[in-house]
Amino acid sequence: MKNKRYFPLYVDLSDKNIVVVGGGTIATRRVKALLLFTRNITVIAPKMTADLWELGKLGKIQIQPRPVKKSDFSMAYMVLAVTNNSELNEEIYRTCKEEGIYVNVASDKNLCDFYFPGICLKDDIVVGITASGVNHKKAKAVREKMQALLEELEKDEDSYE
Ligand SMILES: C[C@@]1(CC(=O)O)C2=NC(=C\c3[nH]c(c(CCC(=O)O)c3CC(=O)O)Cc3[nH]c(c(CC(=O)O)c3CCC(=O)O)/C=C3\N/C(=C\2)[C@@H](CCC(=O)O)[C@]3(C)CC(=O)O)/[C@H]1CCC(=O)O
Ligand SMILES: NC(=O)c1ccc[n+]([C@@H]2O[C@H](COP(=O)([O-])OP(=O)(O)OC[C@H]3O[C@@H](n4cnc5c(N)ncnc54)[C@H](O)[C@@H]3O)[C@@H](O)[C@H]2O)c1
Repeated sequence: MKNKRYFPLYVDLSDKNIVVVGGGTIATRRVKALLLFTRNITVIAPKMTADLWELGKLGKIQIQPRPVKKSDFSMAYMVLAVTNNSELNEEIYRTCKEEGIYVNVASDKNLCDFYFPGICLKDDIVVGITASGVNHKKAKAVREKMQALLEELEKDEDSYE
């Protein structure tokens, strides 16, 4: 064991406000994953990827194309700090801790109330993968293998009747 273990909590996000600060590559990947579970996502960033603009235009997420400000977290259940400015990410962490909001900082595993998992889905089966913050590439490799396994198990659907 090279790090603490985090408990895999399965939580209903469908009615909770999620604020994502940052609109780059990692924010986009995470927003796409979150959209499998909720539509209550607000992304705040002066620069957004084309995919995020498109999701905003389609009304699937709310977008705020500007720098973040402290008052943005007042209604949040969960905040993801995914900017490319680690000092700003740390400031977001401190603000959220003061306000008792769950926060995840993508640039520092030590500033995470929860880790963002690799996600595998097949119908009702939801698997979250973490490598406990130790090896992100390993988490990705396990996620790919687990997804393939779920596809394989799907073929035996009749044996679960
Ligand atoms: C699971 C996944 C979900 C997702 O992100 O969607 C995920 N990271 C993924 C990939 C990945 N991340 C990074 C690379 C580049 C290569 C490399 O550095 O190894 C790659 C590879 C790639 O992208 O291919 C860089 C990186 N990641 C973190 C830091 C900061 C630090 O370690 O302190 C840095 C350095 C940033 C910098 O350099 O500034 C931190 C975290 N990343 C986490 C999740 C959390 C738990 C991780 C765990 O379980 O081990 C944790 C601890 C916190 C959090 O962010 O929640 C996803 C794979 C799933 C998939 O593909 O399905
Ligand atoms: N956890 C992971 O899986 C993982 C993987 C790679 C990188 N990272 C970390 O994630 C972070 C983001 O990476 P990226 O590749 O998405 O970066 P990026 O450069 O693609 O995007 C950065 C985003 O931050 C936004 N931003 C900057 N200042 C802001 C402000 N004041 N208010 C709101 N938004 C602001 C920018 O507008 C942009 O949208 C980096 O800090 C990196 O260390 C994490």
